[in-house]
Amino acid sequence: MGMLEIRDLNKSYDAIHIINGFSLDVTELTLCCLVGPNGAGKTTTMDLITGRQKPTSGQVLFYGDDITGLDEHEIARRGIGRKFQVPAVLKDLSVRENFQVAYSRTTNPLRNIFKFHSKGFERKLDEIGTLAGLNERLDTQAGLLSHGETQWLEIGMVLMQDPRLLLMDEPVAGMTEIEIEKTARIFNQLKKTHTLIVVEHDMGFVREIADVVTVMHMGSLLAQGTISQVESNPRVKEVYLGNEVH
Ligand SMILES: Nc1ncnc2c1ncn2[C@@H]1O[C@H](COP(=O)(O)OP(=O)(O)OP(=O)(O)O)[C@@H](O)[C@H]1O
Repeated sequence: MGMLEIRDLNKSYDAIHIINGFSLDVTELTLCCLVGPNGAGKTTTMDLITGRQKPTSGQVLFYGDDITGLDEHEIARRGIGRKFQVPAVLKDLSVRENFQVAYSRTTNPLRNIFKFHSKGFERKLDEIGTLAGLNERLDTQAGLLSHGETQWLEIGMVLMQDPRLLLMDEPVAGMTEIEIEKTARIFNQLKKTHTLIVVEHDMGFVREIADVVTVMHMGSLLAQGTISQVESNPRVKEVYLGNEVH
């Protein structure tokens, strides 16, 4: 059974069909990259999974439960976390304080009782700080971090809430090559314990991290498979300019 099952999803605005009968199964502990040309419907699909937008029809199942059309907060509570492309870190606070804020926003009611004064927080801070490569930067003001570090902080903040499924919107946009390499290492570590859906245009990065690549075009599934299967698919080549996946 897929951890996440998207069945025949549709989203229209008046007569404009943005998502057209899109279906997808995501298996637990895999990393699925969602790619496709601009306007293919990737962000809208993420919005429909997380409850930011409601579908016109179709279903989203999470561990077999129908979560279609639930509130964003309820979907987050069930264990679906999302990192947006635009930074949401609090620039005046330190890295540690940002982690505390994320931890205190947790949807786990038991943890809310103890807040972050618990050993639980320190343990989690150590674990996530190590994963995100920020353990040396905990006392640094978030506004002073590099672009890459800011993105890793954000990923860490989402992880503070213990999601089982993580959705990432273009995580390496604007990063240097070195930062992209480090992000690939973080994701390859992360997928040992989490299931991920990553929307990404950088195919070099996709090649480094993806177990499965799903290609969307005009709101529908165009192709799915390993990176090499997808890249050699003539239909995929056709929708990307220059007959090449960029
Ligand atoms: N609220 C809306 N009303 C009307 N059309 C919309 C709305 N939101 C998105 N669209 C349209 O839906 C289509 C899909 O947009 P979406 O942002 O999901 O694509 P995308 O694959 O994420 O693109 P990109 O790679 O450029 O981010 C686009 O043509 C967009 O203009």
